[in-house]
Amino acid sequence: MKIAFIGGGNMAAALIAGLAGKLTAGANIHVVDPNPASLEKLARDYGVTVAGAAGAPVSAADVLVLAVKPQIMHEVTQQLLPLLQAAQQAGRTPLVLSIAAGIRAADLSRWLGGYAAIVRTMPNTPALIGMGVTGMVASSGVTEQQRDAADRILRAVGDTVWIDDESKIDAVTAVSGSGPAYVFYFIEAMQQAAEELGLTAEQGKQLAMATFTGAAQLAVQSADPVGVLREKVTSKGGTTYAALTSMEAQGVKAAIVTAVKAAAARGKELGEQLGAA
Ligand SMILES: NC(=O)C1=CN([C@@H]2O[C@H](COP(=O)(O)OP(=O)(O)OC[C@H]3O[C@@H](n4cnc5c(N)ncnc54)[C@H](OP(=O)(O)O)[C@@H]3O)[C@@H](O)[C@H]2O)C=CC1
Ligand SMILES: O=C(O)[C@@H]1CCC=N1
Repeated sequence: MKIAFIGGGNMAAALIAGLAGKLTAGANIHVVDPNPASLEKLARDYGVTVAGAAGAPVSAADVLVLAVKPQIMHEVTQQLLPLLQAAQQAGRTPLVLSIAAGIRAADLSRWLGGYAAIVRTMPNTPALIGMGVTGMVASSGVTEQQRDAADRILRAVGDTVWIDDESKIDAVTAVSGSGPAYVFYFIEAMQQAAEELGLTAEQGKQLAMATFTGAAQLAVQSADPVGVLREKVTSKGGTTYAALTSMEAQGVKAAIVTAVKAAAARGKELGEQLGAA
């Protein structure tokens, strides 16, 4: 399978790390990005081919991954349009995978001259270590074979969750696309607290990291719902109770729910604003 990435930034690099040499040889992956330093690093680390602008290797690809910022997606599709037309004239309809937040498949299709084979996806950066999760939705012109190919690509870097209604991908974006940042934020807060309580930075890091990975794995492996696992840590009148009471009093859970909804609203807003182009 030949895969061309348009955009070789953070999320593309995380996907390439999971794909190159695993799902397909690095030499079958082509990356287009204007930054020579990023391209050099990707070529060195994963053996991918690279270019500063989209050209023949893009029209020869079976799959195009659109991995640029939503704000420049319209402009980038205009650069890709002749290359996709060339592929179609050669009798091929490459699968287009978009990973962009907000951008709706119908707008992408319109920008690409009515192009049909579009799967909209929302991956996340733990793909870098094969532990990503991707929400995906296929538009009606996607063949069963292309849907399988999309699933294989994203499953090479973690789990996939197919959704039937594209409007729900803003919720996926808010929960799991942006989600790693919330977890890192919480870890940062735990590390800060550890230091303020007199532990060294190294000790705080070790304790916070092990707690996160251990608790996450316990939540995955246990038959108990997370609420029950939480209760099992929380002795009445004890230390956890003191912390959770403080969090509830400060509205931490409500603030998190509101924040995640803000991310979903921003995804919707991006789609509406940028889709007007
Ligand atoms: N980061 C994340 O965790 C996630 C990101 N996404 C989505 O992935 C997409 C990329 O995000 P992210 O990787 O974070 O962003 P980055 O800015 O890290 O990567 C985008 C890359 O595209 C490059 N670029 C700009 N113009 C072009 C062009 N015409 N052709 C090819 N490449 C170009 C940029 O170069 P330059 O910097 O010079 O402009 C940059 O290197 C976004 O749409 C985002 O919504 C989805 C899920 C998670
Ligand atoms: O912050 C963003 O807009 C992108 C999409 C999900 C994660 N990063």
